[in-house]
Amino acid sequence: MNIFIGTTNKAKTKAVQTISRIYYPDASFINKEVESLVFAQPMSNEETRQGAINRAKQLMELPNSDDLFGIGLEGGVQEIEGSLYICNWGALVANNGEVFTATGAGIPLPNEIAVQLRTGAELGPVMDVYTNRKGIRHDEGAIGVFTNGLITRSMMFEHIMYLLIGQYELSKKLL
Ligand SMILES: O=P(O)(O)OP(=O)(O)OP(=O)(O)OC[C@H]1O[C@@H](n2cnc3c(O)ncnc32)[C@H](O)[C@@H]1O
Ligand SMILES: [Mg+2]
Repeated sequence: MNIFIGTTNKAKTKAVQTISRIYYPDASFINKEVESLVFAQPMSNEETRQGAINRAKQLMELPNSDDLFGIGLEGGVQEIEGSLYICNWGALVANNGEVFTATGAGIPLPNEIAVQLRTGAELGPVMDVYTNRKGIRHDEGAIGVFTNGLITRSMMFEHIMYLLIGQYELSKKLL
């Protein structure tokens, strides 16, 4: 049973593996870099959701009977009343082509980060400069930095994984 993961990002991969293993202990994981087909820094809920779906669909273009599903996870931001909120989406594409989607936690970014994103910067590199560290996006992420480490990027995507697998398992029961 193969589970495809549409990224090599460590925080996302950890989330997919941790939650999938609870329900599918025999699963094998295959990471594949796929294009989100949206801008590198999605600037709306809709665009972020579409990026997640695009990634998952490409993973399942030629499924075989041993494939369980493909997972696309995408991070972005959305503007709400003058603040830029982190937004996160996940998509699960099942072997039969059915698509399940879910959204995750969101918090506002400080204005000094938001102004940089509005002029075209990507959150990943901006966070590295802000924290004077490298690869925050593979680790606790912006959400970890701005929640004092309480919710890491991987925990946030774990929640999305529960929402995706829950909907997928329910759909199998209803068949
Ligand atoms: O390799 P992929 O899967 O693309 O992983 P990524 O870290 O680039 O993640 P996304 O493309 O989904 O995220 C879009 C942009 O936002 C950045 N980003 C998103 N969430 C972040 C977070 O919590 N902390 C730091 N950067 C984040 C990310 O680096 C990208 O510039
Ligand atoms: Mg990216």
